[in-house]
Amino acid sequence: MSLLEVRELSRHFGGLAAVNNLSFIVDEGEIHGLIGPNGAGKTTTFNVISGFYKPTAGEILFGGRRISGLRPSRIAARGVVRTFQATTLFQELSVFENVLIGCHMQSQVGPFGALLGTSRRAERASEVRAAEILEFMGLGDRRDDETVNLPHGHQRALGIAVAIAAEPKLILLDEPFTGMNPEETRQMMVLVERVRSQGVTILLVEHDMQAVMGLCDRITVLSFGELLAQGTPIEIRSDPAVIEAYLGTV
Ligand SMILES: Nc1ncnc2c1ncn2[C@@H]1O[C@H](COP(=O)(O)OP(=O)(O)OP(=O)(O)O)[C@@H](O)[C@H]1O
Repeated sequence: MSLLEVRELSRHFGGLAAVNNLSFIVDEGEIHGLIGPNGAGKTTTFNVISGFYKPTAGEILFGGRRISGLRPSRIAARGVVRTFQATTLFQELSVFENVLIGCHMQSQVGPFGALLGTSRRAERASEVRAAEILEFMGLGDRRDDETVNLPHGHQRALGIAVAIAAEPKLILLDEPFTGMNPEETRQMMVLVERVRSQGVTILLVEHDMQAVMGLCDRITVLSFGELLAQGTPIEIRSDPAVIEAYLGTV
């Protein structure tokens, strides 16, 4: 069943068509890759799906309802949460505090919460959930570390942990494997698969083809803002147009 539907999407910057008439579907429960050469329009597509940019034309449906044009916070509230290429963590806070902030933002207590005592209960529930998420992401023994001291691979895992705190139905992962050594890549692949096993659908922008081919059920390939190919990893790997436009260069 389709969860995300991108319909004839275009996003122009002045005279440049960063994304042009792009359509693709992400099914519920799948890991879907979005790949292509530098400048192909992957990040722009992410930015439109998550509401940071408005489409020039076309629309995006999530769970059958239109989300294009909504504010990022409204889209996140519907269950679409993204991570960023550059880390957006609070470096001076602990690993646990970063996830706790994410949990708090999810479980916002109304103005009467403090009076009714619900804020303390909500606080406790957030702490329990933050601890569970850290265990789930393999960061349990790092919970009190200052984030700035985490190795690169753990910082990336923490970025995903913060996204999970928002209780997403769909996570948009923006190049989570960048700068990783082979062991970190292997561990991150296990984590991404683990997130999916919890019923979270994943849309993955990534240049690491080992990770993309190993993880994705289906892949959408962009070139110059347009759809170049769509298919399973086996189909994409052997597609002459994809090899010429992209795979031959990575
Ligand atoms: N805010 C912007 N203003 C003007 N042009 C932009 C803007 N954002 C992206 N572009 C242009 O749109 C095109 C697509 O860029 P985009 O970042 O979406 O590509 P990408 O596939 O994510 O590339 P990469 O793999 O390098 O991250 C590029 O030509 C880029 O220069």
